[in-house]
Amino acid sequence: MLELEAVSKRYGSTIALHTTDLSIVQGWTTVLIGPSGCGKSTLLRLMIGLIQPDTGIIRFEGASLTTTSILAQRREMGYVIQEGGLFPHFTARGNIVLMAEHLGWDKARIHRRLEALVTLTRFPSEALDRYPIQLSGGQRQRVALMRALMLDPSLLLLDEPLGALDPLNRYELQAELKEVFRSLGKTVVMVTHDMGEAAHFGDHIVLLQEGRIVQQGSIRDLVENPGAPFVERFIRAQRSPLEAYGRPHSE
Ligand SMILES: Nc1ncnc2c1ncn2[C@@H]1O[C@H](COP(=O)(O)OP(=O)(O)OP(=O)(O)O)[C@@H](O)[C@H]1O
Repeated sequence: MLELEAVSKRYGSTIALHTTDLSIVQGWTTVLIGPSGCGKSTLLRLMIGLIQPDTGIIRFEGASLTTTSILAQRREMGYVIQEGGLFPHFTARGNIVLMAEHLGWDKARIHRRLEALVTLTRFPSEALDRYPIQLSGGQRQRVALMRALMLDPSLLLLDEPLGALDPLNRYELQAELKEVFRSLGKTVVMVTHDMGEAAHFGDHIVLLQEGRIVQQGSIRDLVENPGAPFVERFIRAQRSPLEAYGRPHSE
């Protein structure tokens, strides 16, 4: 569905992404994970054409992303940026329907789509006329997701979509979102720095370090056959509250 071939990106003297090949498989959720600054967001921004690679080629459904084709191709991609990125001066409804209105959808079609999304994401419809600041963090994330899904894109790109949530809300939304992806059969690329979240969502996990892919595969591959000491260290660097209680994780 999405192919990166020998793609690299630098900002001045900083190499954000070394020469990288990556395939995003249709219908799978691929998780990009790694420490802060390892190039996850850069990779996602390259995929949606917000930034251009210095070298290499990116193909979406067989056609390369170019500055002339990107606007049409982007309509097939839904994007949620870190912290949701909602427009503060538009209501929840205004944020969600913006692109559909811009493309000239008629009112009935917009209404039908909005109803379907509200049901899908379990968003309280009475909150649609509130501004982002009047919504909880979890509701804002649902609005950002509805906006990304509005045009029914074939690919969803999510940059830490649950990063700003408290643990309980995050836990609940993780379960709901996974069900949404499963029921829609979407191809998803998600950035996180949380290994538990990566394991929850990822059919395929891509672990990055300093602008390079260190290892990719299922969570089982990464746990059972770590390809480098960093992989093992990264997987183990998750603290369970039970640890301080003197119990092993598995109890
Ligand atoms: N617009 C920019 N100008 C200069 N340097 C940048 C820019 N965007 C990213 N970088 C640098 O490129 C590297 C990769 O950044 P990127 O945002 O892709 O990392 P990340 O893995 O998404 O980090 P985080 O988890 O903290 O969001 C970092 O060293 C960052 O400082």
